[in-house]
Amino acid sequence: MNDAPVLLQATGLTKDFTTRGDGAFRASTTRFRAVDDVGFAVRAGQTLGIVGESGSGKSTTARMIAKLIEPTAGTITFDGEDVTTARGPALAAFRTKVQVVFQDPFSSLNPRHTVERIVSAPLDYQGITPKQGKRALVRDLLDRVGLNPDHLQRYPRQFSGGQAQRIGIARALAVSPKLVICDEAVSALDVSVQARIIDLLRDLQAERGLSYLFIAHDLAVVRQIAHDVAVMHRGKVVEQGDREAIFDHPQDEYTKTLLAAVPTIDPSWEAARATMLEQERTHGSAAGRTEA
Ligand SMILES: Nc1ncnc2c1ncn2[C@@H]1O[C@H](COP(=O)(O)OP(=O)(O)OP(=O)(O)O)[C@@H](O)[C@H]1O
Repeated sequence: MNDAPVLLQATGLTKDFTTRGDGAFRASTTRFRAVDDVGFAVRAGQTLGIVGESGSGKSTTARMIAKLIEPTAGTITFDGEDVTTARGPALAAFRTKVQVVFQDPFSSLNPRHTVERIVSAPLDYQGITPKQGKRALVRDLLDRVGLNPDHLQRYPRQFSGGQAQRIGIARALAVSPKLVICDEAVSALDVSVQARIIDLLRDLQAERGLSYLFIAHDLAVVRQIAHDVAVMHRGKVVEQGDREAIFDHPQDEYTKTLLAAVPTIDPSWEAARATMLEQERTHGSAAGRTEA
């Protein structure tokens, strides 16, 4: 049984969007429920995976949890406090505890800013001066995510996709958050790069006690990182439970259909991947520096 304390609780989360018609129908509006009465818990130091096909409401849920958009209804409790309508100082405090890593690093990292400016932006935004100084912290973070700390004056386009996503992770870590929302954070990357980034996220979780809300349409990816899984379909959570329950004993027909579409992982491939990652670790060649 999972008895880790709950860090974030979402209850009855609902989001309606209003869209305006085109041409002769410009005056008419349509209300559309993208997320419908969704509830889940993210536990301290653990990962909740949210899976579902495109359009199921995953990103809208993530954006509500990150407080980038307001829910139409429902509550979000973080660390025992209701943050649903947090504003001003309460919202600023929330933003130091919850950070987001987005899908496409090249559109979420400002191309005109150096890596140093990008990674330290959350500190500047919050007016936080780290004990060791900003530059030293940025260097430490770059090193920790597998990038060369001497590259802090480079620009995002000088990095590969996997490396750029590492910059996004370093930025998320700058304010020492408790929860990182990964919204399709590895979906745009090649499978081998994905595996390394997931490995990094898992190591960071073990070191820092981080919690993740990990959004992905790819169940094979979620299986590698999630402790608990919520399956979304047409705006609703149709099934949730711990990883084994969802993957080994799915109850819902939609979950079964999703699982049936996942290619089976070849155990020899898994073993080869584990050996490759172990060799990189022992020979000290930070994965990020070898990514194409
Ligand atoms: N700002 C918006 N205005 C109107 N409709 C929206 C808006 N944002 C999302 N939607 C709609 O809400 C539904 C859920 O979208 P959402 O992006 O949350 O799904 P998703 O599961 O994350 O899928 P994807 O991975 O394709 O983004 C979709 O039908 C989408 O078109």
